[in-house]
Amino acid sequence: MKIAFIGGGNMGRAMISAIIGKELALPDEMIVADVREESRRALILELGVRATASNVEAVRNADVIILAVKPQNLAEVAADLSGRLEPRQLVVSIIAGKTAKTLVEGLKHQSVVRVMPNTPAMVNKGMSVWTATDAVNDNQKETARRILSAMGEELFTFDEGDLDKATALSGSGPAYFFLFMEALIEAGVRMGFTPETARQLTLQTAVGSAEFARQSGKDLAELRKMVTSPGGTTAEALKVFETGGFKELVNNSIEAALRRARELGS
Ligand SMILES: NC(=O)C1=CN([C@@H]2O[C@H](COP(=O)(O)OP(=O)(O)OC[C@H]3O[C@@H](n4cnc5c(N)ncnc54)[C@H](O)[C@@H]3O)[C@@H](O)[C@H]2O)C=CC1
Ligand SMILES: O=C(O)[C@@H]1CCC=N1
Repeated sequence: MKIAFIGGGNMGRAMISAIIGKELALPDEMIVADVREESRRALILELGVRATASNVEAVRNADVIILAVKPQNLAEVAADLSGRLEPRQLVVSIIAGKTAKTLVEGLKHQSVVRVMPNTPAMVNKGMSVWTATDAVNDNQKETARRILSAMGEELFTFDEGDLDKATALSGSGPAYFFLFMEALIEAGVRMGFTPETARQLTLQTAVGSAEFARQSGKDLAELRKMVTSPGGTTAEALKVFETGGFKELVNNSIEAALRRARELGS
């Protein structure tokens, strides 16, 4: 399978690493177009893929073309590629907010898969939510599924509205968990732990809690109650979260992300 990437930044690299790791394509079957020379050099040296400054050159002979530029760069990419793609080629866009309709019209190309992945794809623990235009055939859907599975879990939806919602929840989500973990580490350091110890305690607790929730399949509230002894330490902490309006704060944050995802698309 020949894969072209337009944009070789954080997410582009995560996808390339996953594809190489799962041997879906050899490094020299992948070509990345990136405007930054430094970025191209790193891609060649670190991942062994080919790199070019030309978007047009990158898509030549590609079976799959992955768009991994920022939303504000889509217009220039579309200007380069519009009308130049062959009907058999599959375009996969991970660009936040940009709708399948915008992509089809901008590229003058019918077969488009729109995906919202996330950065844990770097370690094969990603979550990707995706949809496809009617022109995408079953083989192409299978190809998309294989690429996304290489990065972690994938979930197909017929409702494109889910993509903006997924952007707010799982696409941006790693940043929310990182922020929470940063706060826990800072609190740990304030109590007197070294930063290393505070980090170890925090990360293992995060990984352990997620894995426990997944493996037990239990309701999260039930798992929370298992930790919360009446009159104990957890109850004291949770009271402070509640008084501070924690759930409402989280909900407002997600709503802000959703609004922004929709704005990016308009
Ligand atoms: N970072 C994240 O957590 C996630 C990002 N996304 C989406 O993925 C896309 C890429 O995000 P990142 O990788 O974080 O951004 P990034 O800034 O790390 O990478 C974008 C790359 O595109 C290159 N580029 C800019 N203009 C170009 C052009 N005209 N032609 C070719 N290359 C060009 C840049 O030099 C850069 O290397 C965005 O649209 C974002 O919405 C989606 C899910 C998660
Ligand atoms: O912040 C952003 O716009 C992108 C989309 C999801 C994660 N990063």
